[in-house]
Amino acid sequence: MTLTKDPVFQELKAHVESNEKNVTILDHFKNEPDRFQKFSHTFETRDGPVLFDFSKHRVSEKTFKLLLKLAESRGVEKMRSAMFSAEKINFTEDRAVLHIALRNRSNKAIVVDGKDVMPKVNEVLAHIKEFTDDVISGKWTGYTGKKITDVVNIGIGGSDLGPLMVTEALRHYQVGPDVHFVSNIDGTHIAEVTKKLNPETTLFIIASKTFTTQETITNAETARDWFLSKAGDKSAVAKHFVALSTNVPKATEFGIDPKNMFEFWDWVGGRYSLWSAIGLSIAVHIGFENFEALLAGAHASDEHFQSTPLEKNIPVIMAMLGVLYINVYGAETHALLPYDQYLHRFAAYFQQGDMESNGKFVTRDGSRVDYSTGPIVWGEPGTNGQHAFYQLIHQGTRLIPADFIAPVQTLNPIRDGLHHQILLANFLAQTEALMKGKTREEAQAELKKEGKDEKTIESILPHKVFEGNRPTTSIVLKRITPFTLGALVALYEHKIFVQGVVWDINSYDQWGVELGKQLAKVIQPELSSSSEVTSHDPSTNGLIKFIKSQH
Ligand SMILES: O=P(O)(O)OC[C@H]1O[C@](O)(CO)[C@@H](O)[C@@H]1O
Repeated sequence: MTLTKDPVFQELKAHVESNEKNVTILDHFKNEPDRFQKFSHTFETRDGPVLFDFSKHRVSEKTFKLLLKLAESRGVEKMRSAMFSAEKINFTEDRAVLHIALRNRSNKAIVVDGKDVMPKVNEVLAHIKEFTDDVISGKWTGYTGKKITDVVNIGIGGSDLGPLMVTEALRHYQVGPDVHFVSNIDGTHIAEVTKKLNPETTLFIIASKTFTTQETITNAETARDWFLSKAGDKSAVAKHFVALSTNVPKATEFGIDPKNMFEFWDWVGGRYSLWSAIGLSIAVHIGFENFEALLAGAHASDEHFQSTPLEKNIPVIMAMLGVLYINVYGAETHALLPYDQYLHRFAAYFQQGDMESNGKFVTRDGSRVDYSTGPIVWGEPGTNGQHAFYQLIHQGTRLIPADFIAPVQTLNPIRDGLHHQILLANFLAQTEALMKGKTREEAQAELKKEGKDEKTIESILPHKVFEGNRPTTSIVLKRITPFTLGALVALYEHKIFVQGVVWDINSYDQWGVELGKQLAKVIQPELSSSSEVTSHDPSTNGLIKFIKSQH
């Protein structure tokens, strides 16, 4: 049954339309003195609690109950069991969805096609540990016997964004070499990165699930040429190139020594792969112990998601609030706003995580949906965002639900914590301002106090009003650590899963990125041929003609 035909969805919609559209979040607080306690949840971790405050949402107790009822009626629990028991829920690719196995610290068997995957998972983890320890200690050396100082991860999409986001987020915990990332096919990316590097002390990690991705293979070949142009000797390649892939034959063909391959499996989706061998650059940068802590944090979230009743289940609540705004209120985007510079790639990471997962217009049975699915995910770290796009969140015409993420303790308490205090004050002020707004009367009183005359007040007053009632979730961590980051990322992954179930879509394939790739393969030779190209639409033909005329 599609979402819009589900009687529980219809009940929710009717309830919100007749009872809630004129009630503000502030009204809810006035009516419920214990609202904060009721709508906030603490996720306990070994590195301190993480508080999720859901009280600043357009949700009464009744709406909340209906959202949970909807989660039940859409079969969230059944699909959750299907995922955790390794059913092939990614049916368009005939694959299980098992990133949870990669961080399964309980080591309980997870059986795919009659075989427990855990021994292989543990084997690769042991290989990662051995390699990481050797690189960090200096036992692994380059072709001239020097210690590795720089690691370059060459990958794109899920084979880039996860390691990039995590190594940035956990930079404070660095114990190994510096890491760099090359993803874009634009030669500028690899040219600028290699410019500063010494081939004798640089290690390239070629990260590609399929090992066929054009950008990654081209960048890897360019890196090998760059390396050989300095090192000269082909036998030196083995000490400077390793591969992370599900495609061992292709990686071998590229020339990677099988000893230096780190395998993963087709049941690891690209955008869920940072927990797999794809996380090698993370482990090398922050050490294996910290990488394990990241996995352990994610595992804690998996357990929470699997065993917590829906009304206290954090990813379920996050997901259902999103469904409320997207499908009842018509919100089109969701902002991720970390008040932590280390998390500056968090929104970029979940742009792929969320949009490649839930940017789908057909249901699992192939019919076109008549409701919106995945939101546009975006964001920048606070306070930079405040000085860029918050104007629109406060006074624009669109409803933009936003998650604010902030650590209580900074990892850089410079000037006696002054910077962090200002940062936290801004985080708190923004969520308060978005909810409360500023009434006409309040704005008028302020203008009077400033001594403005009546005429001026009249003309500028409408511009000073904030409607408020803008919903936010506040996520407050004690501190950003490998464990708390792992936990946070996994909670978001499960939020995406729940929404996919509610919308009845397959969150784990990505056919939508294929068409452009196919057409690029046709166009590339046309750009170098001398004959005029006429086989496309007039716009594309015209663009090709212009590009060729300017070479
Ligand atoms: O790891 P690979 O196979 O090189 O793929 C990279 C990325 O390309 C995609 O398949 C889509 O472009 C992503 O899902 C994936 O993360």
